[in-house]
Amino acid sequence: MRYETIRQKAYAANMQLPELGLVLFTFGNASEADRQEGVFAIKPSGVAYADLSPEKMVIVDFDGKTVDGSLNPSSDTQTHAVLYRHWEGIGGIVHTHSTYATAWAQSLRAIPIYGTTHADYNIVDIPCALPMDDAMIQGDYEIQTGYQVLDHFKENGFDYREVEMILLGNHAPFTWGKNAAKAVHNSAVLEQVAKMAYLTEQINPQVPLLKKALMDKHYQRKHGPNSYYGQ
Ligand SMILES: O=C(CO)[C@@H](O)[C@@H](O)COP(=O)(O)O
Repeated sequence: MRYETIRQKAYAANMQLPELGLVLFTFGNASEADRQEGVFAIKPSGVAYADLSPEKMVIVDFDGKTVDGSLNPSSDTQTHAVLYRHWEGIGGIVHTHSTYATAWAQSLRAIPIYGTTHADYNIVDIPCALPMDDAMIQGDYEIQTGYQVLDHFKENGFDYREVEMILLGNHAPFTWGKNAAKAVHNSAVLEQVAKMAYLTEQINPQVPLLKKALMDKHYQRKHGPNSYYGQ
């Protein structure tokens, strides 16, 4: 079948979300893109994970229009479409409401770097975009959410190929990567780093940040000297 491969990959990624404890009930969603076809496969809206199958994944084009599938696509589909349209290097996106990452998003705080676990993935505080202003809220919420992500990265000079995650203030996290499996991995790492940072601040509210030299060493060891932030 024409879209079988991305349906299989999107299904596998969605099923990992409850397995990793990143979602409850129908929260969250994952998608896998096929850039040759200009489409992505995404979880159907409101369907319990236990009832999902590859065939139920909905095929949507990068303008957010359903091109194949009988079910309604996820309520966050337009956010996925905005990111696929503007960031040609991504092939998978995940949105969760995982507990600790969402708590940081609701607190409107970026996650500081307190340790090497965080530094292995990002040598920046994990970004948190401020809540939407009233004008954005009046618009199409999911489309505006996509532009909230793009605007935050542009304003802060982040490269989406290096920082593959964001917290949306008052909302929850989005992650991405070269495919949905990588985006799921990033969501699991984000939740673990968010939990560690919260507990670290509980144990020692005055704890200092990880030294920059150690951040760079860990990041370059994992990503190589030619990484975007390693230059
Ligand atoms: O919680 C939210 C709203 O952001 C969604 O992630 C969650 O309800 C999942 O909705 P869908 O079932 O994907 O339509």
